[in-house]
Amino acid sequence: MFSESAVRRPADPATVRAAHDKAATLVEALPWLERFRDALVVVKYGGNAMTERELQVAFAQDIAFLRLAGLRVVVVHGGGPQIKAMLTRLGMRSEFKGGLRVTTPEVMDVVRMVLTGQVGRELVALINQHGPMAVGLSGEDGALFGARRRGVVIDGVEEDIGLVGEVIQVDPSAVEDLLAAGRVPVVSTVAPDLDGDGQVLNVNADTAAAALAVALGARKLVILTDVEGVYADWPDRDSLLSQISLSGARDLLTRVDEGMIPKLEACCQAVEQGIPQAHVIDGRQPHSLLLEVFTSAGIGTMIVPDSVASQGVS
Ligand SMILES: Nc1ncnc2c1ncn2[C@@H]1O[C@H](COP(=O)(O)OP(=O)(O)O)[C@@H](O)[C@H]1O
Ligand SMILES: CC(=O)N[C@@H](CCC(=O)OP(=O)(O)O)C(=O)O
Repeated sequence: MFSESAVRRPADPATVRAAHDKAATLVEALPWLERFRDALVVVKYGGNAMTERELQVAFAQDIAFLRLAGLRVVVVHGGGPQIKAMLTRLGMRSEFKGGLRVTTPEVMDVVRMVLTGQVGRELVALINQHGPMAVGLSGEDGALFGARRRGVVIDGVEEDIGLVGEVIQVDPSAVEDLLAAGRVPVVSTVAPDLDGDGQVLNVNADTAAAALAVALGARKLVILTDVEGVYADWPDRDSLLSQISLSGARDLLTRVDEGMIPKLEACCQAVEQGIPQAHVIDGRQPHSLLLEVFTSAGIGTMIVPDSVASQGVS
């Protein structure tokens, strides 16, 4: 005699239909799971797409999913809005020039504290709710990044923007060790100045993610942002590009402004230096990362080498 609780009642038709839909979704992912098993993907997470709790939780789920599906995932995070919030709390101001924060020594202290001590920690904790996979490190750890100070050119004139650097050297061994151990490295983009005496520099997270993707020989670079992708004629909403060649992206770079400059520049650098695909996707959409990797829906903008673009390959 079976107890009442052990008896399985037939599911109602709506439940069965929902289960079939779920199975269909999983099956749709199968070719992508096969294609990307073991693939190394560098994901830049940051900006305004990381300010809402719901989006942060969904992003952490996506990272855990990718890892458990067999991909090797590296997260490089920004935190511009969080830096701004902390500066405001401390009664400090900072301005942007050419998409980069003008960084005084006092601002640099806040940038380092917020990126490595706050944003990175919170992201690691969220991902690790799905298992002990995430390990945080900064560009200072294991000499991951070496940087050099840079300025910006505005109307043809080079301007000093303080303690801002560009990555000129990457030693990816610390990240590779973590990947080999099955971990998800979560990287904050503060980097030692190779010309300075222990000075650290503020490095834009988009371009740092590109440099790391190149050093690791990643299969793709994915940059999450707060728009649907790259627009040919911003802010004309009908001009969203689904795919663009490297030379097309380089040409467009002269016409995009502020926040999109470092993202498009990062994608160009990555593809120029051998990364097969770089993507700019909408981080405001929950699970946009999963959609990008595992569906044929084709979201956001993909930047590919000219040879691939001319074949019309998607
Ligand atoms: N051609 C373009 N396509 C898309 N966005 C553009 C373009 N030109 C400028 N932008 C601006 O760049 C912004 C993305 O940069 P930013 O706000 O700094 O991103 P995030 O907060 O994700 O770091 C968009 O919200 C948009 O205002
Ligand atoms: C030099 C420079 O601008 N550094 C950035 C670093 C953080 C970052 O890149 O954050 P998002 O990706 O969220 O924009 C900054 O200070 O805001």
